[in-house]
Amino acid sequence: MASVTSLAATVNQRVADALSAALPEAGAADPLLRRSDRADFQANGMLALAKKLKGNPRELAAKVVEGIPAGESGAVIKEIEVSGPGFLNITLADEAIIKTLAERAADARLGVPYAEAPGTTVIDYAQPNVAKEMHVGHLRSAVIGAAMVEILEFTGEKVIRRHHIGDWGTQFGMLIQYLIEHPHELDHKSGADTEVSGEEAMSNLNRLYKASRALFDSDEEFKERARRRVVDLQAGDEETRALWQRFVDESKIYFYSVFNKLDMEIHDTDVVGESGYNAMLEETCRLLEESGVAVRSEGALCVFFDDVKGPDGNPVPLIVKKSNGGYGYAATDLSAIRDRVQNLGAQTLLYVVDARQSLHFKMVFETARRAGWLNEKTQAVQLAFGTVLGKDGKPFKTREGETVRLVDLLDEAIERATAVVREKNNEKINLTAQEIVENGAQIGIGAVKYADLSTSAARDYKFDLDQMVSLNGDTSVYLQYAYARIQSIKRRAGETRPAAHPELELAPAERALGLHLDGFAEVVAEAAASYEPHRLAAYLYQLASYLTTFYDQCQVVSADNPAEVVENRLFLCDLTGRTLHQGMALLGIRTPERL
Ligand SMILES: NC(=[NH2+])NCCC[C@H](N)C(=O)O
Repeated sequence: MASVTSLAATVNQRVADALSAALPEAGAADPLLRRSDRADFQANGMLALAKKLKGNPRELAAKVVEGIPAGESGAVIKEIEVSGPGFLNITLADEAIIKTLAERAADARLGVPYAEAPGTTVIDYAQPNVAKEMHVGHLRSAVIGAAMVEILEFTGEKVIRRHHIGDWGTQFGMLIQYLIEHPHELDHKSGADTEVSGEEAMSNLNRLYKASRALFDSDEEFKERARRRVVDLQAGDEETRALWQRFVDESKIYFYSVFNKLDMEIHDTDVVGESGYNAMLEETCRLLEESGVAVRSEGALCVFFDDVKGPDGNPVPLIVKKSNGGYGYAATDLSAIRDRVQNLGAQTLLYVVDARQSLHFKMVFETARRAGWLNEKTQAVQLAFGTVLGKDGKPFKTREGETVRLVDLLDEAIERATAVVREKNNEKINLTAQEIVENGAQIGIGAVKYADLSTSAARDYKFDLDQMVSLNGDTSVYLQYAYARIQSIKRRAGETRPAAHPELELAPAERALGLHLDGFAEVVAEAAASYEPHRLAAYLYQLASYLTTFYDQCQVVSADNPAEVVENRLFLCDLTGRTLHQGMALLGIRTPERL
């Protein structure tokens, strides 16, 4: 169906038209329409405009008012008046609110339009490192990236996912060599016929990593054998490659088990790690050198930037090829850009990566621009996220000072959420033991995701499980309970179905809820354009808050209400529920039907 024009857009257009009629020299001036608590909307644009054109703002505002039909039957605007130094206070007709919402409700997409000119975006997110434990930084990348995938796809963008896992580098020499010398270290205790748990895979890898590192640091001869193993790996020696593959496969078992716990779908074909660009590295460097973008400096191939200098004032280059001939992280990322733009056809490259890598990406993007791999038609953006802090505000560590294992955190979140669900369960809700477990997982994982997505990604955030699973405040649990409550009301309504009744007069809490519901499409578009899922989270939290006020002030299912009022209120509840469900789905969070 055709997209629904929001009330805000309609009103904005009316005021803009009246404004340019009243003051032709204003051109296409922005009326600066905002939601307001004095009326439904306030337009502040007349003030700045009158000031600029040396006119009287109240007079200009009065002229605009004259040009807007209000109060007639069928008009969207019921009342418009000049206030203060020259604002316009605008009140909408109840009828218009419900009619617009009914149009939204009739659409499976809730009236959210597709973007006018969708393109192709490659999102680089959820990129842990082989043979290493996943940490909270990897969690952030996965959670924020997955939300951006959903949000962008919902707007019609073609999204290609890339999990740029760390599966290459000199550390594999040591790991592989160790495995050759201790061939059973990766064997599964559980036997070949049972499936290996992510836990077991990781603990094997961990043990092997530590042991090989210790040997590498203490035994010169092993160190030398490990070095030679790196050469074999790079030369494509078959046995060495096969062992490398074992590390990758083993790690994937672990990664996928974590993503699975996170209720996240990761496709193996989207996992294109650093090794996936090996075949391009030489050409990437050659092209950079031939075009003069990169130059030789002390044996290394480097790119220099005027504005990137170290503490000593000397320039810090991006090293694309080391003096020993090895390629690093940068050469891989530059090759990945070429692949993503030239082979995958991306216009946008989005990197969901820790802010601590911002300098790297700044230099990589600039290098790609100089080389012509990025141009006016393509853009590269780092969605840089901050550090996860402990409750004490310090980088997240256990009491013993070790990095916190991601899996332990997730398990604890699920455990706590399950306790909340169990505690709230009663004869009326009557959840089965199975449902308690399912809901506990959906709430626990939702809590972790929401805590991350509800703050601006750029900021550091405190990982505080007590706060995350709290029933009050800006938490996913609060939103999930709001959703479940709607479902319970709908069940209680029995035969009575939701139905829009534009002829009814609305209570203030109904208007506030209705107007907020009407803003869903706009917030989705904003979150997509700015790569800021937290805008959507904030919108959903407000929606749940409006719903709470609405419940407090308006009985839904009640014998005292005329049938139309019950139906209309059920209609508002239903649309709120669908909006919550859709919005939470975009954030990767489930909404259980019964809680
Ligand atoms: N294209 C990229 N460099 N993506 C980010 C990769 C993140 C890296 N594996 C890490 O753990 O820090």
